[in-house]
Amino acid sequence: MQIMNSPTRIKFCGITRTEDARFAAGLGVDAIGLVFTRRSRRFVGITQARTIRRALPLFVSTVALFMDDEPGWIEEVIAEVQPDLLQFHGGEAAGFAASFARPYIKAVPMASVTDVATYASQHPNAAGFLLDSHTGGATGGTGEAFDWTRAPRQLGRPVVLAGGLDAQNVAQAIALVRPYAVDVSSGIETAPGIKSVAKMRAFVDAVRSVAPEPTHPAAR
Ligand SMILES: O=C(O)c1ccccc1N[C@@H]1O[C@H](COP(=O)(O)O)[C@@H](O)[C@H]1O
Repeated sequence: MQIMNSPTRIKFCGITRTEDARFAAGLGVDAIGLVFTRRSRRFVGITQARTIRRALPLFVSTVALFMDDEPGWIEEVIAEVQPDLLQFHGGEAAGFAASFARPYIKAVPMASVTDVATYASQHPNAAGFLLDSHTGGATGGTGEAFDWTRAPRQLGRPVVLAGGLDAQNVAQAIALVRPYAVDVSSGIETAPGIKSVAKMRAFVDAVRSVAPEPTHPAAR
């Protein structure tokens, strides 16, 4: 008997509109990301973030994204928005990231990190690692992909694949990397922070077109 792994989870990042959050939830997306770093073109303030969060049904997670932000701001967002998970996208040290007593995922800048396992060992409390391109000093959410052959297949903790994914390339990326989840922002947009219904649907369809990898019971 073949045991199948779970299907690839999906996170839509950079949600700024309630209608996009609702549509994503209706597609069965597992998590949405709200960007709280003010340098981003997808920044959402607390009031809008709370409205979006309240519009989500049970079991759809909210991820709060920060990039080298002040601890006071992070604490305010946690208190006011109550995100399920934090995402640290900058050079945050392990002690800093863990100090907020919330599970967090750490972005790995694949443009500069050559050894993902060593990078991961420096964040022993991270719940998972999000591999992103981080090219040319840009803030993230740039729509640029990195060389997926550099992604580890086994890290001991969940790998979230990000960076330049869209409906056209995500199936190939999943087949190669077999990540726990995929994360997309630009690839489902018509403009920064404005998601497209057609692109969101096409992305989810493309992810679901990839059959989960069969696993031998002894390998579980
Ligand atoms: O989305 C942003 O504006 C953003 C700002 C600062 C740091 C990270 C950001 N987004 C993250 O970048 C990845 C890749 O985005 P894309 O699909 O290539 O546009 C995305 O998963 C977000 O988590």
